[in-house]
Amino acid sequence: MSLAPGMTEQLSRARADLRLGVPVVLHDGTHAIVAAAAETLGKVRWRAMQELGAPLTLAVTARRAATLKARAYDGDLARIAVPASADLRWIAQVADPADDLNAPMKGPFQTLREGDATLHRAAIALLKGARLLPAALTAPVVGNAAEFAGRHDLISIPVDQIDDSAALLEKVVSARVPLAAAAGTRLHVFRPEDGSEEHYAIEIGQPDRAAPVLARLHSACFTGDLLGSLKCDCGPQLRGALARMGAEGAGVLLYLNQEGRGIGLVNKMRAYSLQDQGFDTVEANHRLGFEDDERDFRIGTAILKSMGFGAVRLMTNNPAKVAMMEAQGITVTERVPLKIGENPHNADYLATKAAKSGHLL
Ligand SMILES: Nc1nc2c(ncn2[C@@H]2O[C@H](COP(=O)(O)OP(=O)(O)OP(=O)(O)O)[C@@H](O)[C@H]2O)c(=O)[nH]1
Ligand SMILES: [Zn+2]
Repeated sequence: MSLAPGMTEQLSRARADLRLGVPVVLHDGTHAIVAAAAETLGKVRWRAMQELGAPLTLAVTARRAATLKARAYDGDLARIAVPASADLRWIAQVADPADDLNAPMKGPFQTLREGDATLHRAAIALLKGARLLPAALTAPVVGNAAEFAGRHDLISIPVDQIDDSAALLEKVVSARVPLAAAAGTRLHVFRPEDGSEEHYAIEIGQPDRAAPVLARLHSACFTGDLLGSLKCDCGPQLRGALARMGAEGAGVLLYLNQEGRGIGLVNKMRAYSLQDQGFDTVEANHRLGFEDDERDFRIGTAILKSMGFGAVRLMTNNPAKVAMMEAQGITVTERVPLKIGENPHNADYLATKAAKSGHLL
């Protein structure tokens, strides 16, 4: 028995530290790096990183590297050597595409070829999990990593012990919430053990667990769901799905807090700002350093299974969602199209989703 945090808890702490602007140490038994989020890096930590006297690198994803015309020798990421002349503004401009069009002449960049990028890859994964821009300022730790982390009071993560299994979810509470769409509705709240955001299951009527349930995996969209934004179709899809379940008398809608296809609201707004500059929804994600879809669909299937559902009639226009559900062991007996909410403001968005992300029109 131990009161000490386990690996999942340590990772959650590391994400919180990165959001605060505090660096973390990542090690694999042989090598170690200290990594800070480019986005939250302040003057004091920037100086302290420089004073380590080790060569600094800015690790970015291959997506961001492509925009920067930097060679990604590590496949999915690039380790950009930070030049001696770099300042905090340089770091911000490489990490954040906000100014790409105003200041197109960045670089040329020297990226590292030698050595292993496993620790940098772990840093990028932590940043994505923290919903920060995926760009990490790193320095190698010379000497004993545990001693270094202890001296600076930093969280130290053994990356070879990170496993990629989905976070376990615990049902915290259920209660009756009569909806306009269906009076007989219960809301269940699920809490991931990794300290990330809670997710909700909205159970309409009393669906038969032995038959395929009418289901929707809805990804949070603050702008569409709450504000009635016309830039997407999320609000009408949410209300349309609940209305259909209400009309059929049974269904389950999972409201998954994976805002902005898993990049978080701040990054989604960065993507919107790039869309204001003329980039489409997919290009905007890539310029920021993200894939077009960063959601983890294992969350949705885990919740369905824990509620006793094994088969669904899935309301979606996205065939990739169907494939992912099947891959996670939920049978999709039918894809129920959810074509609702098209307007002049989102026509291009929906066309891009059809052309680039395989959505069915
Ligand atoms: N990153 C990013 N996310 C967006 C954008 N517009 C909407 N979203 C998010 O996209 C998610 C909805 O995903 P969609 O791609 O519209 O649809 P889907 O869930 O893949 O497919 P359907 O089941 O057919 O709705 C929500 O989390 C929204 O917040 C955008 O321009 N950029
Ligand atoms: Zn939306």
